[in-house]
Amino acid sequence: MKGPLTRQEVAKHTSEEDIWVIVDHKVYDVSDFIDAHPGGEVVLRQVAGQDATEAFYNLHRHEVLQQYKSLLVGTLEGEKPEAIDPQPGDLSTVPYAEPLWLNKSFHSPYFNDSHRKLQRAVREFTEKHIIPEAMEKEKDGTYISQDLINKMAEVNLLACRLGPGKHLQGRKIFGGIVKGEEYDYFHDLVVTQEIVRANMRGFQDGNMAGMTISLTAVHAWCKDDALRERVSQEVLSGKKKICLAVTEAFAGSDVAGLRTTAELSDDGKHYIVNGTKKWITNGMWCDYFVTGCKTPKGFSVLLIERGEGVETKPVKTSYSAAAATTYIEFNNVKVPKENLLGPEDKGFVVIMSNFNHERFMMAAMVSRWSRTVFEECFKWSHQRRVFGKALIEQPVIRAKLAKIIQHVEANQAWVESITYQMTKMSYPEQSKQLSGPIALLKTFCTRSAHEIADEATNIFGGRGLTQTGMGRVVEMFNRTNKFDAILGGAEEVLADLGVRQAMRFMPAGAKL
Ligand code: HEM
Repeated sequence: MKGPLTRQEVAKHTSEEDIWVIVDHKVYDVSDFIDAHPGGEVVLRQVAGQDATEAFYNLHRHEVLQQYKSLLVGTLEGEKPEAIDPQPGDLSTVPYAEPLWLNKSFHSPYFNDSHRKLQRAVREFTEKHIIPEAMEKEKDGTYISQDLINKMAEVNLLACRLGPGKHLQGRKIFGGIVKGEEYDYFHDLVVTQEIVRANMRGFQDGNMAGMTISLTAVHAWCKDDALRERVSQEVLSGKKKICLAVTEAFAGSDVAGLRTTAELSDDGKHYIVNGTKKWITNGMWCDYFVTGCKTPKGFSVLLIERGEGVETKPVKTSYSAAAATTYIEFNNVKVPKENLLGPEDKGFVVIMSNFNHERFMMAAMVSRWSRTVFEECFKWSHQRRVFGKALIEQPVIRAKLAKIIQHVEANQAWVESITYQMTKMSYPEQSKQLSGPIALLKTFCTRSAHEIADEATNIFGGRGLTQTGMGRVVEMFNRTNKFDAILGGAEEVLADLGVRQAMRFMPAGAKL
C-alpha cells in the first residue's frame, strides 16, 4: 500500500498499461486486472483516473471489493471511506435487517444473555465456515465437506440442530457458551435463523438437513439401547450420516399411499424391504435411512443401514445438487427386527412426532431468509439510480418495501410467540396444542415468501433473474422459495390441518 494519495495523482494513471480508479475514497490499480474483469476492459478504460464510485455500486456488490483487495493501492488524503465493511459476527445496522430483539433500541420479553452469546457465536461460525463453503458447493453442486461436518460436530452444532433434549446433556455448546442442559427453544430458534443466513437454498438442505428430521426418530423410538446410542454417537460426532426416507413417486403428503413394503422373514428375525423413495434430502451420502414402509396391518418405520440391495441416484431439482436430493431403491434389503422404530403398524405416530419441529424450523428459516431479502431490496433501492434519482425515491418502490416489512415482522412475531409456547409445553402437549398453529404458521411464512419474492424480483429487475452479482440473493429466493412451500407438508395440506385441528377444540355449544 502506498501512503495517502491525491486525486490529481490518480488522474495521471490513464494510459493503456497503467489504470487507476477511485471507489469509495480508495484507489485501485486495475492495470493487470482489466483482461480478467467480468464487465470487460472498455468500461474500466472509460473511468481511468476518475472517481467511479457511483458506477461501481450500481453494478457490483460491496463484497467484490473485499474479494479483490489485492488491487488496492491506497486511500485518498483527508478522505474517509463511507461504505460499511462488515466483519464476521457483525450485526447489520440497516433498519429491519435484524429481528427486533437484536436491535439495541428495542426490547424483547423472550431472549436473555445466553441467547445473545449463542447468536454471536453462531453468526461468526456461519460467516467464517459455512458461507464460503455454501457459495462454492451451491455453484458446483458437490456435497458438504467432511471438514465442515467435523467443525460443526466439534462445537456441538450438529446436536443443537435437533432442538432441546436429552441428546444435549453433558455437551458444551461452542466450548461452554451454553450448557446442553440450559439449551431451550429460543436457543434453537437462534441457531436455525443464523445458519440460514448463508442464503444458499440447495446447500442449506445439503448441510445435514436430513439428520435434523431423522435422528430425532431414532432418539425417541429406538427400543434397542445399544443401537440407539451407537447411531446417535456416530451421527452427532459427524462420522456417519442419516436421512429421512418417506416420500415416494407414488405418495408425498399422503403417507397412506406408500408402496415400499417390509415383510418379516420366515425366522422372524428380519424385515425384507422392497420399494423406492424419491426426493430424499441427503440420501446420496447417507449411511442410515429412517424409512417409512407398509407392513401387513399398517405403516411402520425402520432404520435401514446402507448395504446390499440399497441403491441411490441423484434427482435433479431446481435448486443445487449440493442438497443431494435422491432416488432410492430397496431391493430385498435385510433389516434386523430391532431396527423397527416405534410400534409395528403404528409408524404414523413416529413420523408425525417430528413434524412439528421440522415445520417450526422451516417457518423460522424462511422468515429469516425473507428478512435478508428485505435488506437486499432496501440497500439496492438506496444505491440504484434510475431516471436521475435513487429507486427509493419512487413511491411505488416504497409501497413494495412496506409490504415486505409487514410480512417479515408479522411472521417473526408469530414464530417467537410459538417458540415461547414450545418452551412451556411438554412434547406431547406441543403435539396436541401446537401442530395446528405450527402448520398454519409455516403455510403463512411460505405464502409471504411467495409475495416477497415477487416484489423483490420486480425491484431488482433483470438483476433479480441473474444468478451472480447484485441480485444473486433475490434470484435464488425467487427460484427456490417453493421448496419451503412443499417440503415438510404442502401449503394446502398444512392449512387444512390447521383448521381441522382447531375444529377438534371447537365447543359443541358455541353458537352465534
Ligand atoms: C476495483 C474495481 C473493480 C473490480 C474489482 C471489479 C470486479 C468486477 C466483478 C467481480 C464483476 C462480476 C460481478 C458479478 O457478476 O458477480 C464485475 C462486473 C462488471 N463490472 Fe466491474 N469491477 C471494478 C470496477 C468497475 C468499474 C469502475 C466499472 C464501470 C465503470 C465496472 C463495470 C462492470 C460491469 C459493467 C460489469 C458487468 C455487470 C453485470 O453483468 O451486471 N467495474 N466487475
